[in-house]
Amino acid sequence: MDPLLTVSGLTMDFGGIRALDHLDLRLHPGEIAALIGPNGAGKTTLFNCLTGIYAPTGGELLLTPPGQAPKRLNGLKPNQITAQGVARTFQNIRLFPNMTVLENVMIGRHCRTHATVFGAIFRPPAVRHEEKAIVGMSLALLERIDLADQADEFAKHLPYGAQRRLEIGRALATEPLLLLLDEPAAGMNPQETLELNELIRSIRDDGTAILLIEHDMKLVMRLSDHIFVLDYGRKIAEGSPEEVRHNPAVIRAYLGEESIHA
Ligand SMILES: Nc1ncnc2c1ncn2[C@@H]1O[C@H](COP(=O)(O)OP(=O)(O)OP(=O)(O)O)[C@@H](O)[C@H]1O
Repeated sequence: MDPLLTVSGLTMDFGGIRALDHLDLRLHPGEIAALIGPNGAGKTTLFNCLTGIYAPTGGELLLTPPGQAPKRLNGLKPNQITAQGVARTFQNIRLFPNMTVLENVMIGRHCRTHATVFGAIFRPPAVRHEEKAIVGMSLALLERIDLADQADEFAKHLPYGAQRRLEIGRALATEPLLLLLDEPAAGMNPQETLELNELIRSIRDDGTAILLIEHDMKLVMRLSDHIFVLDYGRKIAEGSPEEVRHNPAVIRAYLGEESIHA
């Protein structure tokens, strides 16, 4: 099967700092992959390049939806990349705090709608029909992330773990082929982390590939099919959790003796 995501020779310079250095990686449909590495290794920079926030200094980013020709993501704006099927969450939660839980998910849906300013003002039947469908679909998503009972709450009133789930819900509303999760378990308690584990698996089972940045090694080892290890913007190792766990370069750069036996 063709890779869904192909990153080739990706390089990102910030002045004199090379945050990504000729990085190559491939992610297949239906895969859960993790990006690990010490602080400053370039993980978030990769997400920012993949989502059009940074224009890479060099290299190529290709998305190949199953059965379709590869599409180049370089040079696309963030909203165009979302429309191609790549969605993300952020290390620091970025919800609309003064909008309801339901509205936050509905906004994610916006990139798949056909609404125009004319439609928003005059609301012809086709627009009303589309709005109804968006509400229905968004409520179904809230069921899935276990937030249906809080649909009318302001996002800012949700507990931290629930806000993280809502961010995932908003990303799912864009119907992504590839979901990028930046430290989804940060700040979660053990029970919330377990539920997150189940949620991520269920998203994958529905056909969305997942690439996550995560420092919780237990979660990474339990969840990932494949792990990429970055250090100083370079990929120093990749493989199954078992392979990575025993890789001497990884242990030296990142994991430390204790984590190997986690
Ligand atoms: N906008 C920017 N301007 C200048 N330097 C940047 C910028 N973004 C990232 N960097 C630098 O690029 C390098 C990689 O940073 P990045 O945030 O991608 O690392 P990371 O692996 O995500 O780290 P962490 O685990 O701490 O989030 C760092 O040296 C960082 O200081």
